[in-house]
Amino acid sequence: MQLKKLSLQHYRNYDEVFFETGHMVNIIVGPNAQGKTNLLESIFVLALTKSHRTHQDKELIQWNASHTLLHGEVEKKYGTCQLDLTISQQGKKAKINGLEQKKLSNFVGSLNVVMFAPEDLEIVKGSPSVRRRFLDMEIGQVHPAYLYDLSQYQKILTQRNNYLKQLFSAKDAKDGMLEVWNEQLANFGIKIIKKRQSFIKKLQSWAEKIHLGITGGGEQVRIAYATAFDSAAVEDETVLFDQFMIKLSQVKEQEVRRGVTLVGPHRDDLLFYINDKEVQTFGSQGQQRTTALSLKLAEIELIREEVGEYPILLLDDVLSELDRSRQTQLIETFQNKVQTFITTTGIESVDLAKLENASVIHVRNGSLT
Ligand SMILES: Nc1ncnc2c1ncn2[C@@H]1O[C@H](COP(=O)(O)OP(=O)(O)OP(=O)(O)O)[C@@H](O)[C@H]1O
Repeated sequence: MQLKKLSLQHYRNYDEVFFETGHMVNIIVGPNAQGKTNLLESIFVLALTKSHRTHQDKELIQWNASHTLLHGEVEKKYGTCQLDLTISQQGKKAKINGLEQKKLSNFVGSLNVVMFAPEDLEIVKGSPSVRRRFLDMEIGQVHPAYLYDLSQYQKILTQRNNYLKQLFSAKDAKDGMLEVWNEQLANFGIKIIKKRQSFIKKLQSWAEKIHLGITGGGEQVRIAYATAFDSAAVEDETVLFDQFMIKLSQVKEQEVRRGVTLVGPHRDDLLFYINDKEVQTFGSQGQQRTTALSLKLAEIELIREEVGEYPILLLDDVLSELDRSRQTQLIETFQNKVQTFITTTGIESVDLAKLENASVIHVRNGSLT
């Protein structure tokens, strides 16, 4: 797929901007703090309705404005679609071809993107919550129903945690409702675990091939889902449900004491290994960075497999971290099949002679030339 047009109104430091984005390689150049990342972020937000760098939607609205409006024209295999997303203090509204979507999860997936930014190193090095967020966002853009299950799970989790706190504060309260919350939690929890598990399996098979290529066959990467449930249980929904219920009953007293739910996908993690050594603990900075890159490149192939066409690749300030030959290799790998947007402070670092169908966009203080 290709983003053909993009317009923004009151988005971060962009007052009003429109540009045609029909080239396969789009290089966004400008000094620091001019709006390069903001531009890439807006494409990401148009795809996922969420930013990759903040949980606070209101940060996306230009200071002193009441709302921001994003519009994109996306060319896909089977036609063109118009996407509109409005973000205001009251919430978000999304339209596909002018039709308002009741659920945002129906809108997500109309445009598929893969972003690779310096902070992606955190997927390997950071806390489990960063990895869960990565998993949830990536699965959500190819399986929108997953986002619905996830939001239901989170609602139940909050209500169950409140109930646990009530049980603790009213010492002789009856815990009759706990069984009901447990069942509901397990019902949605197993859907999430199963989806994550199958996504990781597919991601693993692509990442392994790509990583072997990047490292000249020297390093084998493995991705594993870390969950409290054993792998046999994850294969079978009934066994998984039973295990979920048993584990909840085992930790009941601890949960009441602490007022939090201790079992479920909200506590799971993603682990990375290179040649069977855990990357987070034993990997060098370079190995951690290459693992993050392989993961992102694997995602591109996985989206193509699931959706039937390549997503758009957003490379934020990553060229400076690669030497010239790796940069060119990276861009050349995708230049004729994946539409790519790249930010850089210096165009001289990119070997333009090697690029076909490329356009250069200059950004200065929220204006494009
Ligand atoms: N909500 C907002 N309203 C107005 N301006 C904003 C808003 N949020 C961020 N900005 C401005 O956007 C600018 C930063 O833009 P951006 O992060 O895209 O920089 P950049 O060009 O990618 O720079 P670098 O090369 O340093 O990463 C800053 O000047 C910041 O003040």
